[in-house]
Amino acid sequence: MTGRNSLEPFGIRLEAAVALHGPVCVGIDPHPQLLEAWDLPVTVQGLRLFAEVAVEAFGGAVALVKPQSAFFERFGAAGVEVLEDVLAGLREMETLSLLDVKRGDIGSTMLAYAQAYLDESSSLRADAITVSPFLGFGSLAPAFDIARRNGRGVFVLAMTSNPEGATVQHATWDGDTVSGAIIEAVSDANCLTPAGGYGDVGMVVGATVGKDIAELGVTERLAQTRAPLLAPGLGAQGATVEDIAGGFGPASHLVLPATSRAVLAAGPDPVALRSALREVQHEAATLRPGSYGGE
Ligand SMILES: O=c1ccn([C@@H]2O[C@H](COP(=O)(O)O)[C@@H](O)[C@H]2O)c(=O)[nH]1
Repeated sequence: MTGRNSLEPFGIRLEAAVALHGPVCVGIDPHPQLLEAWDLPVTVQGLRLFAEVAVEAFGGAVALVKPQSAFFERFGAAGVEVLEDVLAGLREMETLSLLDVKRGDIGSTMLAYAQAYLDESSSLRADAITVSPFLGFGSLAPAFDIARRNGRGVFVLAMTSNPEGATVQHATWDGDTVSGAIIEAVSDANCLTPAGGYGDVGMVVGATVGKDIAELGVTERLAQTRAPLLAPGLGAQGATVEDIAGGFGPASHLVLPATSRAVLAAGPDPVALRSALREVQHEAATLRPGSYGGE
């Protein structure tokens, strides 16, 4: 069972889900081109059908599903309603959700975002969200508080998968890089996590940035954070499981390789979608030997 047991910490729930399904996180990114490829109209009706098939295919089959909020928001309130249904569907199927919404603001506003996505009373609640530390790591405190109180998680952007990210993230300040400082702060946030387990505060470190991890000299620091490392960029952005193993080295066991378009392209047949997912899960099982309990 990977479902929600009242206030069980997110890191523990994630650990159980990864032990059962392996470390892969699959995205639900309803790009207009994918809707068309699935023979669906680029309308909110098309979005709903796409989302329903994705939830049916991925629910109960993977450790973590990551809906990309932007592709729902672009349809306005009706799209957000579909997103709420996706999150509810995943809850029903006892599959952890990570809403990729990349929020970050001054503390008092961050509190409202945290209430929107991490509070048990919200219809938009997910098991975890992505957040941006650009307004200062301390401004994220309300999200950490609400996440912990509700058994939920937060993934902080640290080294993003896009090439432009380096211009900000590799900058140096006070003797450290911005990425290095974020890794340090996340490490501190997870300091009470028992050895071997995931903390409730994760990081986003792209599957594409293996070379940068070595160049910035943060491999060991990453390995010691206890942070689950969401690694988008597998598949459509060109990264492979071998790149992850080579680039993350001793931190590979913390990596949750994330892929969206490469798997979604197998739709609209849910059986084909699930088997595309299985293929990635088999490959990625090498990152966490013995973790994958698939067929
Ligand atoms: O550094 C980052 C952070 C987030 N993403 C998101 O992940 C998916 C990737 O989709 P693919 O189709 O597998 O390329 C998408 O939702 C991004 O917004 C990322 O790519 N990199």
